[in-house]
Amino acid sequence: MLNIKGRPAVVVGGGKIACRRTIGLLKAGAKVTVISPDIQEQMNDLWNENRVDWVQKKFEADDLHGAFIVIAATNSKEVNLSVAENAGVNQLVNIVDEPELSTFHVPATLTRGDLTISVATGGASPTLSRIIRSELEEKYDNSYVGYLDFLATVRGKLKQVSMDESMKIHYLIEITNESFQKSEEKQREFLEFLEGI
Ligand SMILES: C[C@@]1(CC(=O)O)C2=NC(=C\c3[nH]c(c(CCC(=O)O)c3CC(=O)O)Cc3[nH]c(c(CC(=O)O)c3CCC(=O)O)/C=C3\N/C(=C\2)[C@@H](CCC(=O)O)[C@]3(C)CC(=O)O)/[C@H]1CCC(=O)O
Ligand SMILES: NC(=O)c1ccc[n+]([C@@H]2O[C@H](COP(=O)([O-])OP(=O)(O)OC[C@H]3O[C@@H](n4cnc5c(N)ncnc54)[C@H](O)[C@@H]3O)[C@@H](O)[C@H]2O)c1
Repeated sequence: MLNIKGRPAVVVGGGKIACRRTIGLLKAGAKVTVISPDIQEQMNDLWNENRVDWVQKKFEADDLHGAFIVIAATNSKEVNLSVAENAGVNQLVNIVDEPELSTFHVPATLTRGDLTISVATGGASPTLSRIIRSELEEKYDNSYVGYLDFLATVRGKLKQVSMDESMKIHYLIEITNESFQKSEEKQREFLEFLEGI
């Protein structure tokens, strides 16, 4: 997983797919500039909220200057191809209609706090990726946000206490047991137990 916090990203196109990519980039903390003669409603909201910059124009090669990540998401194959051709060798590029020209791909992703689950099919069926992601959404429900906090807290404390390494591993495995996953009470009891060590 890349850390793109604060990194500049250029999204070419202002339609539905450009907006989906932009939201993903914003969640990851990138600074997004959109290049497009027009933008759809949701993108317009992001622009009004100052969450993205929008340069209202058709794509030109210079627009990619300084970008760490480049997304080509227009409805024109020629324009998307031109974005791919003009990207530098050190820029990460995603061309939404030409996987072969992309240097990275975007999976269907589910996040629950610190938990990230991504599904990809190597381009065979993005629809299957979406369906599997939806199935996982039910199994890994919102209770995992708190559960991940619990796991991180315990791991942080175990790193600090002086205890036999094999015992630490034992506890790290123990807390991933299903009985802990859904029981906040068990999580609390375990934290109390740790405080007493
Ligand atoms: C998972 C997801 C993430 C996201 O995009 O955010 C995603 N596509 C999604 C949906 C989706 N995409 C398409 C349909 C219509 C049905 C169909 O065509 O099958 C649907 C279904 C729908 O919308 O429900 C059309 C489509 N997609 C690609 C092409 C070009 C090609 O295949 O050549 C075309 C034809 C375009 C055209 O006709 O011009 C290519 C890619 N799509 C990828 C990702 C990458 C491979 C991921 C993988 O291997 O699974 C890759 C390679 C792009 C990349 O490089 O990143 C997202 C689900 C999000 C979610 O709900 O979570
Ligand atoms: N990867 C995927 O998951 C996926 C899924 C569906 C579709 N697609 C592909 O994505 C493309 C875009 O889909 P969409 O639904 O977002 O289309 P859309 O029609 O909603 O949006 C296209 C955008 O591109 C902009 N544009 C056109 N010419 C431009 C130029 N010269 N410079 C800058 N911007 C320009 C338009 O102004 C518009 O904002 C589709 O054509 C399709 O090939 C990919």
